[in-house]
Amino acid sequence: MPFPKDSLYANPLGEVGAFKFDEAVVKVFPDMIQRSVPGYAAIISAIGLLAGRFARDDSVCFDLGCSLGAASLAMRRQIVANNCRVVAVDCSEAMVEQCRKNLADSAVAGVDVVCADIRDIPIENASVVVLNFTLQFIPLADREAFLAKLYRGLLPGGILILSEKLAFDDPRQQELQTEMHHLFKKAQGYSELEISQKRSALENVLIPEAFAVHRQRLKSVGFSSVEVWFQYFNFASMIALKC
Ligand SMILES: Nc1ncnc2c1ncn2[C@@H]1O[C@H](C[S@+](CC[C@H]([NH3+])C(=O)[O-])CC(=O)[O-])[C@@H](O)[C@H]1O
Ligand SMILES: O=C(O)C(=O)Cc1ccccc1
Repeated sequence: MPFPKDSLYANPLGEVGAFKFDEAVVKVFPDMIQRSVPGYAAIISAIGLLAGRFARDDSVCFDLGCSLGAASLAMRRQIVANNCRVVAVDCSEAMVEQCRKNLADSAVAGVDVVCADIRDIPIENASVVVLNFTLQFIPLADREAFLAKLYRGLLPGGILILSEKLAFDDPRQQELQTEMHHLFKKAQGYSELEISQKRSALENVLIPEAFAVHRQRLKSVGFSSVEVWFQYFNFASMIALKC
């Protein structure tokens, strides 16, 4: 059965409320993320391949802000290490409930789904940590302390895969990349009204930063190497390595 189509912003809303990961979003989320994030499917596949390469015996792979568990499933399918758990965490009860159902339906074993704020959970004994479009929803003031905790929880030789919507310092680049993202959404079937109402809903909720800011902060919490491995307009995925 195809996924239900996202039409949450198709009709004029008197007032556009702040974006929330509630039941209504959960129902259409696979369609919404696929048609809104350029390169999403390619990133999910690559997360699986990277987990296959980096997951270690007797360690944990974390999928933080897991939504419906797409990255956890991709990892689980590629991990060959022994006694390696995947722990998927999200603070939206609606997401977690549907994520558990999806995993049960997929008959993939070995993923623990936890409903919690990723700022509050212990991160320990990790060989792989995935933040696939999640850090952008964490308040700016909390990002450094959270990443420092994440770094401490990674084993030597561990990897962080960080995917984010990016901002650009150069206003011309910012304008162009935003316009290209909107053209991408139009080509995916979203109307101007849908695009503009969703943009309002995401204001002050999804806060993008420039790659230079991400790199600097990742280095300052301890990562020895930070690179972009994928970018499609203003959406990028980075690899940060711990020595
Ligand atoms: N503090 C928090 N603690 C836990 N979860 C959080 C927090 N803040 C936001 N979330 C959760 O982070 C997820 C972000 S979506 C991730 C896609 C997924 N990674 C995917 O690969 O499909 C990205 C997007 O929709 O743009 C939502 O499920 C939030 O509930
Ligand atoms: O839709 C957008 O404009 C985005 O920036 C991506 C997105 C995708 C799914 C939920 C929230 C944001």
